[in-house]
Amino acid sequence: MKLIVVKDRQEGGQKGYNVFQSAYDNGAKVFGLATGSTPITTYEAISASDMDFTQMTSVNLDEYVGLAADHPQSYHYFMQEHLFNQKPFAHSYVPDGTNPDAVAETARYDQIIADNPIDLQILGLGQNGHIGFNEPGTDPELTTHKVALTESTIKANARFFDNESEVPRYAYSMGIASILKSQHILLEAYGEEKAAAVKAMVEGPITTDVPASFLQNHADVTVIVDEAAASKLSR
Ligand SMILES: N[C@@H]1[C@@H](O)[C@H](O)[C@@H](COP(=O)(O)O)O[C@@H]1O
Repeated sequence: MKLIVVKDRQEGGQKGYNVFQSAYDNGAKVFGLATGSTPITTYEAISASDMDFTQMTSVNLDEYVGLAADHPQSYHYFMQEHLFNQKPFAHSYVPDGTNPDAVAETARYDQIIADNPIDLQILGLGQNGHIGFNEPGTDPELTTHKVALTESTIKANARFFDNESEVPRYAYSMGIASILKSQHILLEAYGEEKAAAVKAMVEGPITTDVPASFLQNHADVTVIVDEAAASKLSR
C-alpha cells in the first residue's frame, strides 16, 4: 500500500484528484465510485477541473435497498449531486435499490462489472473497517450481494437521515472480490474516528474482522489519510 498523509480532507481531495488525473491520463475508461462524506473533496476537485467523462463509464459500489434513485439519501441521488450534475458520464451504474429480487439484482450488477472492468476504484472506510458495505465477517470471495447493515453502520449513517429508524437495514454492495478486481484502488479516510480502522487495515492481520485489510492483497492501492486518521499508525 502506498500511504499518503495529508493535513486535512481539503488537501486529501487534491491528492485524490491527482490519482484520478493520472489514471485518466493513462487511459482509464471505467471509474469505480463511492459515496459518503469522504470522497466529496475529491469530487469537488474533479468537478472544478477540465476532466471530461462524457466518453467514460462509472460503476458505483453500493446502494441502500428500498431507496429509489430520487430519494435524497439514496446513493444515486448523492452521486448526481456531488459529481454527475457537474461531470456527466456516458454510462453510470449504481445498484437498483428498488429491485426486491436480490438474486436478480446482484447477478445483473456482477454482469455490469464483468462488462466494464474497473480501472480505478475509489473507496471510503467505515469506522468498523468496512469497504463499500462489506461489513466485518463478510466472506471475501463474495461478489455483489445483499447485506444486512450492522448496528454500528446504521448508527454512523443515521446523521444523514431525520432519525435512526429511517436508515435502511439492507444494502446491495459490490463484494470484496469485486473490489479487488479493480486495477488501481484509492482509499481515503479522514478524522480520528477512522484511526483504529486505518491502523487495522494497514498494519493488522488480513482478517474478515476488518474487511479493508484484504486490500493488503492488492498490488496497487493508494491510501490517503489525514493526520488524525493516521494517528494510531506506528510510524
Ligand atoms: N457504504 C458507505 C461506505 O462506502 C463509506 O465508505 C462509509 C464511510 O462514510 P463516510 O465517508 O461518510 O465516513 O459509509 C457508508 O457506509
